Amino acid sequence: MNHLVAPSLLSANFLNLEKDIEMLNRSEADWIHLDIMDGVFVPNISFGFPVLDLLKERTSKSLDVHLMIVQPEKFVDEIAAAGTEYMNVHYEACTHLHRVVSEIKKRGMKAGVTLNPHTPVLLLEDIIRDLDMVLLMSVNPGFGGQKFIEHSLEKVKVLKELILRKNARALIEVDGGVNLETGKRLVEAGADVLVAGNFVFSSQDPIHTIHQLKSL
Ligand SMILES: O=C(CO)[C@H](O)[C@H](O)COP(=O)(O)O
Repeated sequence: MNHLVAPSLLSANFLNLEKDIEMLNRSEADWIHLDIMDGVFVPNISFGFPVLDLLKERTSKSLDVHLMIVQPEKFVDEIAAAGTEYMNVHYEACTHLHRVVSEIKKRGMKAGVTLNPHTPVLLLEDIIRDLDMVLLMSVNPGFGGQKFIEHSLEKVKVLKELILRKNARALIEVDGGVNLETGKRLVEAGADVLVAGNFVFSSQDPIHTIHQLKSL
């Protein structure tokens, strides 16, 4: 399959979100990636349900929600009600991960599990067949515009092997420090979905930048 591109709204202009959403609608972006932070699981607070709810009214792109919060299971209903397609929870935030994944799927969403840079991919061995996506963080979560962690490439390869070995169907998404150079290497290593925030929104021509990421 050709890889997908999911621009991260975290780097958009919050004073004129509508303009950036319209830009994404006109672009080749496959999904819109939404980073929800609680100031506890990560040292930052971003945006919450009011933004998520409004977004669905303004776009037909699939919403890919990345919850950087403790106890994400508390919000499965709200995330589903916002029309989310992919709900990603952190491995490090879930004591009963299998239960959380089941609750996500019960509401008709696709379930993703996110791994911090230090968390080994092979910890997913016993749950990989239940997942629709694994989101590998290639920066420490909490902030846009950070430098790509090189070891993430090795993690993509190990995850790809695990998925093939277990005959699983999970997509591999990578988030953090993605640009044309890191994006190309990630796709070559086996990434299915590239998330890009700063690289898209700080460029002169975000529509063209998204096209370039799609064309890798
Ligand atoms: O999850 C995130 C931060 O926790 C962002 O999605 C990620 O960092 C993307 O930002 P950038 O492309 O600017 O590195």
